[in-house]
Amino acid sequence: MESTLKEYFGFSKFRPYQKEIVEKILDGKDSLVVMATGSGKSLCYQVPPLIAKKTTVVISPLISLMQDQVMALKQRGIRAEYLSSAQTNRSAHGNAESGQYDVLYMTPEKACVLTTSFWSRLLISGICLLAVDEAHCISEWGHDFRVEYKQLGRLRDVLPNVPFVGLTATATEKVRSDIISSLKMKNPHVTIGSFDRENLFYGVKYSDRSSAFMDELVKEISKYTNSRSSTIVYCTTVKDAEQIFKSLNEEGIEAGIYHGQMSNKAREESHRAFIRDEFYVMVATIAFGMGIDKPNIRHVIHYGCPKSLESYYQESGRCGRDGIPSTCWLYYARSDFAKADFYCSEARTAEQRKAIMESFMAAQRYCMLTTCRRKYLLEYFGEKYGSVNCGTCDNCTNSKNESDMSREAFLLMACIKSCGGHWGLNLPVDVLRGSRSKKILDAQFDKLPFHGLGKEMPANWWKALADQLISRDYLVETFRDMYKTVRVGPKGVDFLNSCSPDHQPPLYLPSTSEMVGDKKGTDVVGDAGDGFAPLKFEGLSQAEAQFYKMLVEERMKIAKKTGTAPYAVCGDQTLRRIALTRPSTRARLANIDGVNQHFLNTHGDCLLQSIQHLSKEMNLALDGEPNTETLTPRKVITVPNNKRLLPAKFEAWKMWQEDGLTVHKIANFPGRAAPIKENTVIEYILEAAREGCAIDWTRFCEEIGLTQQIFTNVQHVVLKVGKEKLKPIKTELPEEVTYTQIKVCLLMQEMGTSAEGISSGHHHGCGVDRSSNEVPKLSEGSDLLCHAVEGRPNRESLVDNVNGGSSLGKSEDAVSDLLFGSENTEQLLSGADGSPNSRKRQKVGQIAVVEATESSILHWLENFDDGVSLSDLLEHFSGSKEEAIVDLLNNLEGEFSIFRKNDVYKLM
Ligand SMILES: Nc1ncnc2c1ncn2[C@@H]1O[C@H](COP(=O)(O)OP(=O)(O)OP(=O)(O)O)[C@@H](O)[C@H]1O
Repeated sequence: MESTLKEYFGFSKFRPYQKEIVEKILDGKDSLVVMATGSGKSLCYQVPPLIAKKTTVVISPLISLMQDQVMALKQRGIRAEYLSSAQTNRSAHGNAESGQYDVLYMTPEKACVLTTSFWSRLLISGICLLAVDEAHCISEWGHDFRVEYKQLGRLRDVLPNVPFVGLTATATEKVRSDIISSLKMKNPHVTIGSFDRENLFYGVKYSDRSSAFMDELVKEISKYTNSRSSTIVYCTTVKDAEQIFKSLNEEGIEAGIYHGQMSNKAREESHRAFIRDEFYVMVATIAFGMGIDKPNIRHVIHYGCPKSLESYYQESGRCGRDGIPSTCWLYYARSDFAKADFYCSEARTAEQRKAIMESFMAAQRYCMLTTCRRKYLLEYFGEKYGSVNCGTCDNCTNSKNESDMSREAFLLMACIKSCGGHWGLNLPVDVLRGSRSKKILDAQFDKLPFHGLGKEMPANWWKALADQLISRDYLVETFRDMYKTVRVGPKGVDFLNSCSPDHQPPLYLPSTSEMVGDKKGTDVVGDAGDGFAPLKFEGLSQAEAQFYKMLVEERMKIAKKTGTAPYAVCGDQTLRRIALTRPSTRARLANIDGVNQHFLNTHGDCLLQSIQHLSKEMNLALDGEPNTETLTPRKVITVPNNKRLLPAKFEAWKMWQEDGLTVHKIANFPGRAAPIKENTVIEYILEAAREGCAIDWTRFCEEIGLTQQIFTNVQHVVLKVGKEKLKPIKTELPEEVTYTQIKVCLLMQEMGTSAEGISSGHHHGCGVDRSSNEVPKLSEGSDLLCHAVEGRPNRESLVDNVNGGSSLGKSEDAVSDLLFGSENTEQLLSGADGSPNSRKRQKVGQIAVVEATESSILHWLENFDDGVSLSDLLEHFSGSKEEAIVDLLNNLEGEFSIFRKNDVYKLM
């Protein structure tokens, strides 16, 4: 089995459950396979025919999907074909019944109309399996019910003794038993894998659907397309799809569009071009749902709340099927929630309507969630998720911004209670906002003491608060037919009982993006996983990343020549392995996971030549030995129970601490749109340390040239001049001691980190030339210390390479001044972002000269709703050079803190 796997698929190991399922099939047992998207279900029915030397018939719902799978299998040397009205190969039917295909695809419609004689002949030629892919379509309880799937049970009678396997990525218990009974399975072997897609990052943002939002969305997508990351934007309506498509086109971004109102031909062409990387973004309605088999989709964006959590899981599951970290963002508007009627119109019975409504509500709750999204998704599908923090969704990685909302919660709940608790949310919110509508006047709700008390907040703000209270069981939502009513639940009653009009016990709740956006009156547009883009190149040096890009080009050439999709030639993960190892011989190439026999025979020599040529050109050695760690796809990120770090900061920390990259490498990482300053990277890492992320201090100190000697010296100086300001400390120390080193010392001291593991200073640092590891005791001092304390550094006594191998020292002072100035160190240590005091002013004559820092710029921009031009910025921050300001602006833009439109900078 393993050699078949390697020969045809190039993989050296089966993934969990695969081997066992294949064995059961070969034993002739019926099977039900419920495993996550991208977990490798297809392989379970593709391997048996290669071993049994008989045909597997695969029932698949869409022609496009079958065509793609056949294309990919052919690239692996597997004899595959499909039967459908779209088949142009006239001999396909005859070849199929005479058993000339290993894998034969067909739609359920086709399977039901094929004659008994076709099946009888195939039985004689040899059929080892009938596989029903996307088997949830069999069940009326499934979210994609297809009547034709229901007929498949009839094939049992014509194919006695042939094992059946049903495969799906989503199936509740009810759907599972429906599949088993509809396919008349006998005592099937059932496999239920985890639904967790570890390599996917989940995030949600509120969208106000404004043109500014659209601009930002387009900008975000253009970043993805620039890095050639395939992206799908799912829209809930054709109109939205067309609008986004138009906006992308206006910005010169080549995109495809796919929806039900297009002709079949136009859809096929769009699909074909997307999977062939002729463009990198596809704007689609859910008509593009199951029919896409491209494994290297890096981003799935949902523009609008999906109709069910099941379909969200399916559609977002198209992302990162090759195991490489990828992102799934959902942008919802409150108006999306009003589509219940529309979705329910598909229902034929009251029960179906209830089921549709429930799964739509689950999707809505997903949008409003302030806790771990992965946990919610998994538990919805009945899987227990042990942790409360996955570290790979926006709620687990972003700062929560919790605040005491006891007064607002009191007003809302008391108002709902006073209105009788049998209305939806609109009415009590209107009462709070002081509406004098007929309904309110008729019911005399304008006489309630709460009438008008909440008018300073927009209606959506109150609704978002209500959602929070519902998710925490203070309020209870009930359905009657299609109408939702909201009442105060027992927990809410307890809360109200503990309140008086003047006093409410604290109730801390996080502000959702919708609440923040409404409060500020600004658009809140998603920081769409910016920090994750570089992960594609994780573990690759700059040169290797470049090499990888060149291999992508080579693959494209091969794909074009062969008339196939690049991913079918070979996967991104395999290319990455080739970029890391640069094999020089066929044997070495064959050893790489993902390289199969057919690929080796057809493209091996040509690729080896390219590898040799490119390696020479880039001065990279052939036959490298990567460590296994860099070859294994990983989770998106792992977060130490941390909720407050911004993604960019967390990412910097992760690259340094977990991936072992140097500050210099992180600052100049090839996946980044533009390099960032090394000092910014250091700042990020230190902030992560403050937030509780582990830091290898020994390595960190080594990198910034901080020796035990300097550490001790700083301690001494702090005793003398205090630690309130950095400048006096710096003045007391030799010139070569940098602000960064001082800052790190202070932070380590503050955190109670010992200096024991730090280098004693033979190679780095500015201590006297101590040859032992001895750490000077406080009372002992040193030459340097004496000079330092007296403010007379003896520069001759310093070792030459003060900054060691680090390039940090080069423009340290200029940058340090910018970063630290004469700020109060307490502020620095507590991360002074955004605080008004972090703006530095120097008095020059009578004029206050303001220097630019990231926080001072952000703070200043807060005053201008309409934004500020670059010349205004230059004038205001006259204490800084133009390049420095532009640099800071670029950084802030890169972090999505600000954005620029028509040369005006605005706060995000
Ligand atoms: N044993 C394996 N080793 C390495 N990669 C594998 C293995 N099995 C499958 N894969 C790869 O995993 C990716 C997803 O596999 P596959 O298409 O079979 O998933 P799936 O479970 O059928 O997903 P979906 O529900 O989306 O159809 C493919 O790129 C495939 O080549």
